[in-house]
Amino acid sequence: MNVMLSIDGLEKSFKDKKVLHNISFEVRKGEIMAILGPNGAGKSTTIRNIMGIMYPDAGSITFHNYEGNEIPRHKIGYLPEERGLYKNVKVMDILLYLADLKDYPLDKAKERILMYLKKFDLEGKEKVSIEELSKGMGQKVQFIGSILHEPELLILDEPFSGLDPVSQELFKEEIRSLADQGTAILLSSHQMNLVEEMCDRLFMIQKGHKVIYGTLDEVKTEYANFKCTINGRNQLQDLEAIADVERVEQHENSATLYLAKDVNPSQWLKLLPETLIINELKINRVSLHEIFIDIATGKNLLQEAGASDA
Ligand SMILES: Nc1ncnc2c1ncn2[C@@H]1O[C@H](COP(=O)(O)OP(=O)(O)OP(=O)(O)O)[C@@H](O)[C@H]1O
Repeated sequence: MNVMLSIDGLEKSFKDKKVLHNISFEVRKGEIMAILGPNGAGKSTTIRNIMGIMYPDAGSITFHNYEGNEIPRHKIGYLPEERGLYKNVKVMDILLYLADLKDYPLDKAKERILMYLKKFDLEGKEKVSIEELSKGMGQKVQFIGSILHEPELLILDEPFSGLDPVSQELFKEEIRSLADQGTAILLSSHQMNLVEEMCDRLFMIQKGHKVIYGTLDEVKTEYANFKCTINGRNQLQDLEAIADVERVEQHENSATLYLAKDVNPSQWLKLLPETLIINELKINRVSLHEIFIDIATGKNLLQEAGASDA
């Protein structure tokens, strides 16, 4: 375990409104760590404190062994939530400018820019000005700007918003490959399916408080109960009467049975009545999306738990 970024006891208020309460987590070399939470939870505020755009009221931010203003920010890549590059500048010029800001050698930067433009289907666009690009193309250029100087830590605030599925896939592959090469990645996203596919660990924040922190497997084992989907025309009351069924969602000829925590699926399957009509049956854990909605809508009592401390 090689910790690259460590956040410890972060507190932040705007006027008299406290928006971050004792936030602590770390990001390790070669991992994708997701920071998740409903709108207004405090994700961007956390990220802006890490980037030195604002300063915490209490707590520490350590990158390698550097703290606060000592942090060598040229070793960090950052894609902010608010998009936008200078409009009337050519793609190559803006990217070289960003590389220069990070003290990255310009000849090497130029090579990497051309390589990335090709990779992101923007080959030949180096002389086009930013204002002539579509929104998605602009976002690709901004993403290239955040990774071009080979940062050790990459912070991506909502990188997938506004991208079509093909571009999402390109970003996803690139982010995974950067992590495989050792980059530490902190990713904020509302697209739970993508987070579930990509991240190694996650930190979930709600109203400025930690609600979950752990590896994806730990979070699923701890919070994602099993659900059983049955294809077959059955009576709702028969399904609801099955042991350990907490809730049933029925649609025409299929039903999803949400099971109680700690149910052992192999034992539970033996309890199914013989009269049940089953054309198809599958058992999965509920998705990260469902866990997120439970927490965000307050159905879940995890707030008190503080979850695992991976
Ligand atoms: N500059 C600011 N001045 C006052 N309040 C702010 C400021 N920036 C953020 N806030 C408040 O802090 C809280 C957290 O906001 P933040 O932008 O960190 O949330 P978020 O989790 O990134 O949300 P979203 O998913 O909507 O981007 C919100 O209540 C927001 O109104």
